[in-house]
Amino acid sequence: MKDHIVISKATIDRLPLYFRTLRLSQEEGIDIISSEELGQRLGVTPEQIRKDLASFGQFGKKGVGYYVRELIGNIGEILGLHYHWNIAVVGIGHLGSALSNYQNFTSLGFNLVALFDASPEVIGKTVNGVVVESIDRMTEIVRDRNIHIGIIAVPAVYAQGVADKLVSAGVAGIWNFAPIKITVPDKIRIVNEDLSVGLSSLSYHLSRSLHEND
Ligand SMILES: NC(=O)c1ccc[n+]([C@@H]2O[C@H](COP(=O)([O-])OP(=O)(O)OC[C@H]3O[C@@H](n4cnc5c(N)ncnc54)[C@H](O)[C@@H]3O)[C@@H](O)[C@H]2O)c1
Repeated sequence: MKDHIVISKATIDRLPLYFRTLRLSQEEGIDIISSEELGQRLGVTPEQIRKDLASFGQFGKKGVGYYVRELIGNIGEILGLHYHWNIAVVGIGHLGSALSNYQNFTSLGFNLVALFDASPEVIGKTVNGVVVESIDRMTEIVRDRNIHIGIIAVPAVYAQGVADKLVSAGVAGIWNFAPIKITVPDKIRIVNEDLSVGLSSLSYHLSRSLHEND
């Protein structure tokens, strides 16, 4: 990778889409794909794809295209998927159960190794082959199972407390689904997911087109 270049967030955000589309193409038996074909499948211009990939190195052959298997490996490596991160979900309610059952995480190379909850009604249940443990056992389990990433799916009022516990237990990254700003030390990577943003954005665009038709 060209490490002297600052890669934009937009480019990094497009890489998983390239990765997913390349994997689908591979499943369809496609060995070589051009940036035009890839762009058509994604709704992204071929120039954008070439520019994004060129930020990380020289991929593909001029006049031939990208070797699908090779590019999947390259993008997977750029995304760090070859590390096979161990993940834990905290809060096994509606969302936590759905996330824990999401097979795509496994196919991307993430290992779901622990589930935590505070409710006696949930502790002891098995979701996707993993037993739900008490949050009180988090410190020892995060250490013993070498957990790198904690996913927070608890009600907002408990989210900061859960984040503090995950950090002191030793995770390196947090994916937060609770609709609240969480504070973590600088060395911890945090990504906040707010599903209401997507829906509100859709509402904004729909209401604008309604006004235009008035
Ligand atoms: N359900 C959704 O579609 C959805 C979508 C986006 C975001 N969210 C957010 O995700 C979070 C969970 O939502 P939900 O609908 O799954 O709620 P839920 O009530 O179904 O589940 C919450 C779970 O967290 C557990 N819990 C509570 N405090 C805890 C603690 N301190 N430690 C460990 N576990 C604890 C509860 O026992 C319960 O099992 C909320 O912050 C919500 O706003 C939910």
